Amino acid sequence: MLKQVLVFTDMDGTLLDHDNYDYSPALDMLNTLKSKHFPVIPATSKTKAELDVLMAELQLSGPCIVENGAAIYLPQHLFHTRPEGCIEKPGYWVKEFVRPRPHWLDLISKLFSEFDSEFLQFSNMSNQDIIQYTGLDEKSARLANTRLYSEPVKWLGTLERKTLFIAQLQQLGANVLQGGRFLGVSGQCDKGLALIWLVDAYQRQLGLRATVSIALGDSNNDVAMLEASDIAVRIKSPTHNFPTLTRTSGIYDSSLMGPSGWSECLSKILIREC
Ligand SMILES: O=C(O)[C@@H](COP(=O)(O)O)O[C@H]1O[C@H](CO)[C@@H](O)[C@H](O)[C@H]1O
Repeated sequence: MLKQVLVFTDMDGTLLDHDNYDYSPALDMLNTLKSKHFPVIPATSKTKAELDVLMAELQLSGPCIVENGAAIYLPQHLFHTRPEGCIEKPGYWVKEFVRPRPHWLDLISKLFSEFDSEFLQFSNMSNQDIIQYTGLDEKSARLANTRLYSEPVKWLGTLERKTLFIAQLQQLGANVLQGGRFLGVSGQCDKGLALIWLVDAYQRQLGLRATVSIALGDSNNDVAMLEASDIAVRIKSPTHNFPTLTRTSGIYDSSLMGPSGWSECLSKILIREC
């Protein structure tokens, strides 16, 4: 039986270049995947508003996983009936895994006095600050701050203090995930849980019993997704080592960075495994 391939991809540092967010080296492979009807599903710490722009540019019209797995958006043109546990938003079924952003802001505020001046967070940063720390353009930076479920934190202190900060947030009930630039503070969600939920939704609703999931990522916030997928692709980063995995098989490591490594590994996988 032919298997339906589902490609789950991180954005920054993976499909997009870490520094300038360029995706042009991936365009040929995106077209190849489209011609094979293999959905490319962004799984990112970005917001839905950021993805709306990027997915339109990339001509992707399927589901997406936003804010580090905090929510999944399933287009109603693809999933005709409401999947269990989803709410409805215009044009989408939405599976939410965590409480809204204000809850996590409130929780972070409990650590202000102890960690004063050791971190910055999006909700207290000007758009100019976000541009400075991300290199995003003015509009993209604004869209990055339209968060519904999570808060990015820029850590400024020592590694030791960062470990303590994360431990205290965890004690308060948060989950903290390290992205390429920021710590993502939210609830008990990650890109791996979201991948598992979405593969199940594909199998139930679209009758795709035999699926092969490929996950591509470069950072620690991608680990859960790289562990949960059938095939894991680690993309080389200019700023950090490959994320550490416990799985020992079905792993591809790119030799090129960002979108070039993305295309490099998917070419090999399409030849060998699909
Ligand atoms: O934490 C980070 O470094 C990145 C990680 O994004 P990915 O999960 O790698 O797509 O996400 C944050 O910064 C981006 C800009 O560099 C913003 O676009 C995202 O909204 C923000 O969560």
